[in-house]
Amino acid sequence: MSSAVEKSPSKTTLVPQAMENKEPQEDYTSIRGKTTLVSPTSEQFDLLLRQLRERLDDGRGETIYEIGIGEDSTEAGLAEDEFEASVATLKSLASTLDSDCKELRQRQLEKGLTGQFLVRKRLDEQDFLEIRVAVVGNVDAGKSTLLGVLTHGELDNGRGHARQKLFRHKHEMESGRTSSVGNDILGFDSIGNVVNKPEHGSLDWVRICERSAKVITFIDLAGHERYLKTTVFGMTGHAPHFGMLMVGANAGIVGMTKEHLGLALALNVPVFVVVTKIDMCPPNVLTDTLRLLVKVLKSQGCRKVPVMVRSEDDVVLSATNFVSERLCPIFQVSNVSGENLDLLKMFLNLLTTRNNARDDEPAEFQIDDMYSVPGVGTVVSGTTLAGTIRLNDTLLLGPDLLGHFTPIAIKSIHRKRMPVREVRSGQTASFALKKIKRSHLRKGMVMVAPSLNPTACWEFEGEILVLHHPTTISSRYQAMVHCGSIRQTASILSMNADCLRTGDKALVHFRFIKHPEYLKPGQRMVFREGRTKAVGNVLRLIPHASPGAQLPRPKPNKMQKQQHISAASHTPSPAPTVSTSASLAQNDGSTGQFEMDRRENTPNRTGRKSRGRRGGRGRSSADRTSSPGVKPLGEQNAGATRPGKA
Ligand SMILES: Nc1nc2c(ncn2[C@@H]2O[C@H](COP(=O)(O)OP(=O)(O)OP(=O)(O)O)[C@@H](O)[C@H]2O)c(=O)[nH]1
Repeated sequence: MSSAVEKSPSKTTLVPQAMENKEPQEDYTSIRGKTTLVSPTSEQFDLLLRQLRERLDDGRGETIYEIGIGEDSTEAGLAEDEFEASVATLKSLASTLDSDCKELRQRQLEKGLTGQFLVRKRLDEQDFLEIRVAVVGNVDAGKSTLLGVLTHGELDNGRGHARQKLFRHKHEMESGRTSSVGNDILGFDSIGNVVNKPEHGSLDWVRICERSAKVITFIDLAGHERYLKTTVFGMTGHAPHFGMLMVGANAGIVGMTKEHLGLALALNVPVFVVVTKIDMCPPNVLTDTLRLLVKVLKSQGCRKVPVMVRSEDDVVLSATNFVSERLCPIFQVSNVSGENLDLLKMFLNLLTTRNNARDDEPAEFQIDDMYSVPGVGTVVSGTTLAGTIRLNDTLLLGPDLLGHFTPIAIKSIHRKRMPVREVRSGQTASFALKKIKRSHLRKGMVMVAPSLNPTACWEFEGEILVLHHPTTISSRYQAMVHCGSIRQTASILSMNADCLRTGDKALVHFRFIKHPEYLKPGQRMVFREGRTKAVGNVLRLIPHASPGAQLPRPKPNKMQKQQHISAASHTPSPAPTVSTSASLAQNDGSTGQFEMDRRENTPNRTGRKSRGRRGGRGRSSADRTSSPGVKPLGEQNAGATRPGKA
């Protein structure tokens, strides 16, 4: 009579997606009764064990298990002693699989007790489940404050105390506004306790990761319209699993709130809403804000099912059903009084990734930032989209400005500043790269397995829907294409309509204006200029379109000029090429320097750039770690990368 969650009344929604797509490998009919866990035979115990192992694998190390629900939900419920015996069996199953078991909720039904339990693997020190949450919302909604409160465990004073811990730039400290993409982490152990313990006001990421079975990475995005480009990049380039939309209770749905919500919807990122400042908001204003919020969420454009989360029961229900994407849990919190923050933490602890593991596929890593770290060299950070990348693997890095890919050996890997030996699909990481200058890298480049034979493309066809444009879009219109971590202006060469207005859909032939990019059909894209926005998918890559074939080319910069000169002597054709064969020959740790050697005389702008944006949070965190007394900021600056560490 115990039953897996998939046998519960809300069966379909509680099953991890990965499971839905799989053929059942075992016949579990003999363990479907609601009392199976009370006193299972040894065969039943083995089957239960196998079933639990499968579910843990599907959930990447965790699952929610329901006790006391049989095949017939009207019969659900166990007597108290049966329930206790079932819990004991579940605990023994879990510990056999090196997992912990934590009760989430118990319900008294007509026929007795039922319960839901979180079973989570005790991962080793080097491993943890990773969930990325993009934090969006209008300026002053309390985004940085909430993250400060959650990650540092100290309440705010209502005057910006908590957010001070997170700001990365002097101007952010002064203005109180976030301008860059920031990362903050919140670790949970195998029974769901928060492990973040600030020491002298700052967090030691390595210790958090070592003690965590699950780490939530918050991608803190700017709320001000001026930084919309950075916010869009955060949503596309940092591959968030979920979006946390913040709304100030007193201000309501203002400014960029709808813009950010629309962006998350367009990118198919499931959203939950956190309404802050309930401590200082008059009840009638709060009611109005919530009413409008629910209206917006239910509207034609969103089609969400809003759920007010007021109790632990609501948390479990909404977290387990959140995979459905349509559900939109709403939390009402105060960063000053701490009200309902426990519910939000519990919810975050239960979030599970929706993506199937792609660990066995050829490796693909998208670069979203790069740093120059004294004593280490160039460090790139980003997300592993597929495959498993191990120390000393050789990958192809590119495309460069000419569309070439260069072999590069992985000399060290960091996850959240922690040295590790490998990184798997879905995980973010930083790699130290040898003999390559930061100025030769850019966001949007990838590192992929040589077996993928990567090619770069200048032109592609996309299917887009115009979400907003004040007038009309026609051929030769130029705007920024965001696709993964690619961020480059593209021009419309042609389309299957004369012009496009808000709400129109079209097949569009795009061309990048500066250099070719690594794209894949099916990728989600945003085409944007200011608030003008279209979203869609990359449908088809148009191969062999050569640089400058059809449009006036912008004046090349110094580096491009140099590449063209060297390309003339090295490359027979102007079409994008892949230097795969050459690259593989370089599997000797020389990290593919030949491409870079051509540009050896390129002035090194590294120092200047690394003091720019986030990278530009002054120095990268590794720089900081190397200066005593200055603490590292921002995730990937994992810069933490130090020689000899990994
Ligand atoms: N009373 C009260 N004040 C809050 C609460 N949350 C945030 N604040 C205050 O609201 C102000 C703005 O908060 P921020 O965290 O900077 O807002 P933000 O959304 O990160 O703003 P940007 O970074 O510019 O996008 C600060 O002064 C906070 O102290 C809350 O729950 N209650």
